[in-house]
Amino acid sequence: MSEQMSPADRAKYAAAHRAAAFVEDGMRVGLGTGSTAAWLVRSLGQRQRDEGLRFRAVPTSQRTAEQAREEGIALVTLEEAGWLDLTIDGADEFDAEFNLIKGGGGALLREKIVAAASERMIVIADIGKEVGRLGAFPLPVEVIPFGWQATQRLIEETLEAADVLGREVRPRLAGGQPFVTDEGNYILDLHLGRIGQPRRLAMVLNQIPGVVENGLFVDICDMVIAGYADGRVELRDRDRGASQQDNIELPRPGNLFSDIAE
Ligand SMILES: O=C[C@H](O)[C@H](O)[C@H](O)COP(=O)(O)O
Repeated sequence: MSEQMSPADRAKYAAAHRAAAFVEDGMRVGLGTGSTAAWLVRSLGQRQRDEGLRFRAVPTSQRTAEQAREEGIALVTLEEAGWLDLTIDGADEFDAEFNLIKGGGGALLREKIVAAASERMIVIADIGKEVGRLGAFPLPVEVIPFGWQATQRLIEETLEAADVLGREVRPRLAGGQPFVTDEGNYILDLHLGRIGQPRRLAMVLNQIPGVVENGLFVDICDMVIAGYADGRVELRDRDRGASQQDNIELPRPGNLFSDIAE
């Protein structure tokens, strides 16, 4: 691997490179968003060039679509694909139950739709994203711009009624303005500290008028591939309840785009 890579980047690249091996000829694949997913797109581009791998992909963001095009990956819409064989994506946090927080990059809505429309979802992450309980990472909630302050207040009241600790709700900003998602919505970040019941919270949040989707992924992830800075990866399979360690020789990534390693 490149000498310039940070330990976190080496871990992300290790996980992404291992996950790329799960893509087979002819598959319809969901491509996630974020710095770890960017390593995946890079690895898949490399497999196309080296092995002639051919697959069609549905990107979960404009950012991923642009990078995939640069890699020569054939893109289709989810409508065209119909259903996907596999989605591979990053996460902001994951726990032992395969629950996730996603949306740190604001792509949670498309990511959840794409992952839910897939036979299988593999999460790739630096081992540092593993938590005992979700919630240290602020939970992103995508809301409709119309009346978003009212939606924020409803979320705060709902959290208060549910006696959720912390419960600070902050609109996400970009350059002093509301951050706008690929679907034209806003994001409210819920600073909760600790989420006791992710399934229940996910359902309650989605009942609030104005909420489009939340970043809790429950019963969606089938496998976690966790990467370590020394290039080791650990594969955890939800169905098999087993964990497997791989010590693979990682090729140098080569021709890296500077924006891959954010
Ligand atoms: O909206 C962004 C996505 O959910 C990302 O997959 C998540 O934020 C993890 O990103 P990264 O791989 O950059 O840590």
